[in-house]
Amino acid sequence: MTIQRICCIGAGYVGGPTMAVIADRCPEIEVTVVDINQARIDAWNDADLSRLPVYEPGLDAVVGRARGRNLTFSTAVEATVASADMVFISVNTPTKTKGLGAGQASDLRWVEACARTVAKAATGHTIVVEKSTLPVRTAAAIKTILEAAQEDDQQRCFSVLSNPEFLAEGTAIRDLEAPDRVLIGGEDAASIEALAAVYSHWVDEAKILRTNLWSSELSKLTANAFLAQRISSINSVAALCEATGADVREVARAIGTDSRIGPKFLNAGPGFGGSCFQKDILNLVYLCRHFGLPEVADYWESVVALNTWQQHRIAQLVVQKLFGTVTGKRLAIFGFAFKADTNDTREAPAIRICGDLLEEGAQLAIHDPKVEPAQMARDLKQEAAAAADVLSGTGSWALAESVEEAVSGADAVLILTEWNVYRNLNWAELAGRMRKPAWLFDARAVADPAVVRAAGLTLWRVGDGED
Ligand SMILES: NC(=O)C1=CN([C@@H]2O[C@H](COP(=O)(O)OP(=O)(O)OC[C@H]3O[C@@H](n4cnc5c(N)ncnc54)[C@H](O)[C@@H]3O)[C@@H](O)[C@H]2O)C=CC1
Ligand SMILES: O=C(O)[C@H]1O[C@H](OP(=O)(O)OP(=O)(O)OC[C@H]2O[C@@H](n3ccc(=O)[nH]c3=O)[C@H](O)[C@@H]2O)[C@H](O)[C@@H](O)[C@@H]1O
Repeated sequence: MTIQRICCIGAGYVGGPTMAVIADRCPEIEVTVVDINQARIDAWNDADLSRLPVYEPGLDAVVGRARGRNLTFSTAVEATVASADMVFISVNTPTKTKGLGAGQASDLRWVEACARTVAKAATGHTIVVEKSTLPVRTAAAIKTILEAAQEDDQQRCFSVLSNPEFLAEGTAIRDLEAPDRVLIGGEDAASIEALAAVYSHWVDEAKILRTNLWSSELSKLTANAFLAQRISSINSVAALCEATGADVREVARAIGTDSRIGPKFLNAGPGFGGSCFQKDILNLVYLCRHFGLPEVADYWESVVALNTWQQHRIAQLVVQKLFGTVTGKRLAIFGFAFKADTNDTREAPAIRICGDLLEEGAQLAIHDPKVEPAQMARDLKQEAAAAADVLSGTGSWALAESVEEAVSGADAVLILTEWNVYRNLNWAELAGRMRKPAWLFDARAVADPAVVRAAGLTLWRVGDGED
């Protein structure tokens, strides 16, 4: 079975880059990415490649090569499904906000809508691939919907595969072009091999893992849970370092050189953000409770609890160090995205930390190289202030176009995202614009402590007991 036409439902952070790389590497396969969001599709079709809806280093070049050749972005969902022999489902699966499982379970309404669209529109044999991150056993629900359609029309048949995505934002293209592994779960060997043949255009055979459906679905949740758990673990140690005089970077190096532990993902910081870690762990927690494993659920839930605590802890220590009040004080926030090299702010630590500081009455001047102010307003649930009303005691925020503008008159700077531009700032010059005594709270430990101190700033660095 050779795949000739791929349809991907969902032109988001995963669907767009993933399909762009498949199209780039497999010029003989027609790849069409469809979405119900017209504005998003228009942005993917923008002649100006700097205006694609997702910012990822290298994405513009990949899209530039494939678009108009064998890569298409469209809102014609049903027509594209009808002509495809493989349909990826890459739609959003956020945490449910109400009803059964609210706050933990995944909201599967968009995935189910896709299954029903495929059931209605597909022709011939169609391989349906779960690309979204899903609770284990979702494939059973998708199969049930598709089988009902098959009974109505015997000309059609379906196979369901699980092919979770492991890319990280900011390095999506690198991760897609040279993945650690590609995971394919399924029951039908021919369909598994058809998808494996797509990836084998550029991925070594040894890196293409085949499992059963449920192992594949569960591996994705488990991978994210393990990664997030490492961050909560190192952040818990960071707090202990601050209390004892140890330095978390030294501890991370010391433990990371043990080959069983490994050096990656041991950076202490303001806690993990991003659209998936929290959502996927809460989903795992929900599943554990559902399957009667409350102790396992509690274990994983503590990873999220530690993360939330770390964010509140940082906001609180800023208040404490600034003489117990930040009301009316100007604070410069460097970085709003959940990590560097992305414009994504979903679950960004900055949201909770800025929220706490606004609650305390601070006047925030927020700088970020990529995040739009309209996004900040949505995240902070508050419009930017035209002019700071210092005496009202109510917190407000404003966008700063430059780091210089952000620090002018500020009592403190908080570095919340590890953007490269914050690594080698002229702290002597910046300190000169601040009100004294002035502080730097470096939650990402990117600034050079010696330079910061020489500039006359008092420094707090995450996990640094010496400061
Ligand atoms: N963002 C990331 O870095 C990663 C995300 N994932 C998973 O991939 C999935 C997708 O995530 P993102 O791409 O970030 O989401 P996203 O929210 O950026 O994109 C999803 C897209 O699906 C579209 N959509 C929803 N229902 C539709 C329907 N019925 N028909 C057509 N289009 C529809 C939406 O309009 C939206 O554009 C999620 O399950 C997520 O957990 C997995 C790995 C990495
Ligand atoms: O399922 C997903 O959505 C993806 O989630 C993460 O990718 P992503 O959230 O894009 O970014 P990460 O690099 O994992 O960073 C997540 C958060 O952890 C933080 N982090 C990461 C590493 C570290 O050592 N310390 C740390 O605080 C980052 O700053 C960021 O806020 C995983 O790394 C991907 O494998 C997975 O596919």
